[in-house]
Amino acid sequence: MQIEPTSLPGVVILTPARHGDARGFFSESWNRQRMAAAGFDIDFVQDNHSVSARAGTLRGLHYQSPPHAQAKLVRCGRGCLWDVAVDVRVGSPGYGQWVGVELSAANGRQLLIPAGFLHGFVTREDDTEIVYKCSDYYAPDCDGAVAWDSVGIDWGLTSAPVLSAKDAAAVPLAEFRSPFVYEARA
Ligand SMILES: Cc1cn([C@H]2C[C@H](O)[C@@H](COP(=O)(O)OP(=O)(O)O[C@H]3O[C@H](C)C(=O)[C@H](O)[C@H]3O)O2)c(=O)[nH]c1=O
Repeated sequence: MQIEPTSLPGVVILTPARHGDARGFFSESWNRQRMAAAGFDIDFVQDNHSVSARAGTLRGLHYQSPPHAQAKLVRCGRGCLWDVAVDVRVGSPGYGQWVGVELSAANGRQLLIPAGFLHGFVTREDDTEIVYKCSDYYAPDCDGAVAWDSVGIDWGLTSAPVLSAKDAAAVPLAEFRSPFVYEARA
């Protein structure tokens, strides 16, 4: 498995090996022991799967607040998407900073996003599927959103995105009262 850092400490790109043969390929998309050996011992407890019918569908920027904050391991099962994480840990040197990565069924890349970061993506092809592991269960009372267009993210959009009503009404980052606190690593 290839591990690449990003400009946001803690947010890394994982690319599992693909074992190709005449039929196609096989890949271990997640292996807890291997992840722990690489320093990422995360107890994922829920898998999510969503399909977006149209390119230009934008979901985000979402989070779950403590005590149900979620780390996520995100990949694209079909199509292509631009996946974004935003550091919103109060006191972090990177507060408000973002990183974006193209995830696709073809490139097999995954984005590991710790708790304390907003997550969002925009699809770049019709019928794009995203699948991701979460380190805590869905907790609607802890679910929140920050406006996708309030962070300065380059989404690569050429027209208005397809949004849910929730995302269209999300609070701007400047008004967001983050529940996350930065803890400098020893
Ligand atoms: C997140 C979630 C949602 N739901 C139900 C609630 C709604 O009836 C329906 C759609 O939920 P929502 O509109 O919040 O789905 P997305 O807009 O794709 O939100 C997700 O997209 C961003 C990018 C994320 O990282 C989060 O996992 C999540 O916020 O699924 C569940 O039953 N379980 C869940 O874990």
